[in-house]
Amino acid sequence: MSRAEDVSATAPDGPGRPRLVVIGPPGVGKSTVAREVARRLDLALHDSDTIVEERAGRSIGDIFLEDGEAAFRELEQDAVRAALTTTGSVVALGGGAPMTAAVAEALQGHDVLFLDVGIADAAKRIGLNRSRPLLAVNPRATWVATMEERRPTYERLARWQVDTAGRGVDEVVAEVLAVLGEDGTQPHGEPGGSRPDVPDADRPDAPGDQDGSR
Ligand SMILES: Nc1ncnc2c1ncn2[C@@H]1O[C@H](COP(=O)(O)OP(=O)(O)OP(=O)(O)O)[C@@H](O)[C@H]1O
Ligand SMILES: O=C(O)C1=C[C@@H](O)[C@@H](O)[C@H](O)C1
Ligand SMILES: [Mg+2]
Repeated sequence: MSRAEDVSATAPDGPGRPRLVVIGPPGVGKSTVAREVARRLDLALHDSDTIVEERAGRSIGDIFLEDGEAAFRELEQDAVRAALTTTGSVVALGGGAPMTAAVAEALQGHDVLFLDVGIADAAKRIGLNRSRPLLAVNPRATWVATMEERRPTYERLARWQVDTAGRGVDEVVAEVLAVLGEDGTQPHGEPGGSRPDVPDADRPDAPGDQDGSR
């Protein structure tokens, strides 16, 4: 099993710093892109949805159905915290994870990348008919409304933003490797880097943004 496939249900405790944390809406490709970036860089992969399912021994759909969303968000928060204690890994978060205030707070100072997409591409990718509990009713309108509500949070937490609309996985992965400086160039947004993707003042760890009011 390659390291990228080694999704741990029990991430080690202790302070850590993942190499990259990927956030974004359902179907944008967080899990797919994170897995491929981890494979290409030979890094461990942690996906909060997978951690929740492995720890609970149930699918996310079943957890929503049997225990409700609030219970899922508690499990998700624990899973994200565990994943964020790992060092040098690639972490993919569930689409709604950053909307939990404690998760947003925990993401402060981490290297967070927002994968962006519109409804047209998202619908094609996920079909909007798979078992996603939050998209069970009126999936297209729900996806659009949810994205509208979440976008400001995704943007505020992200150091980098990569638009995936009209682009295949390979192209998206290439841009992600570029922002990390893994294509032989400077990492984007680093001191001395050439292309800051998010202005310093908007960075989640920027001075004056320490009150956690998200
Ligand atoms: N850039 C892309 N172009 C086309 N298809 C893609 C792209 N990225 C991912 N996909 C496909 O879209 C589907 C959804 O991807 P994935 O499960 O990685 O999304 P996700 O953001 O992790 O979703 P969720 O929030 O439900 O976990 C998969 O079938 C994947 O192969
Ligand atoms: O957007 C969301 O709120 C969710 C996205 C998925 O990744 C899962 O975490 C779950 O289905 C909830
Ligand atoms: Mg996923």
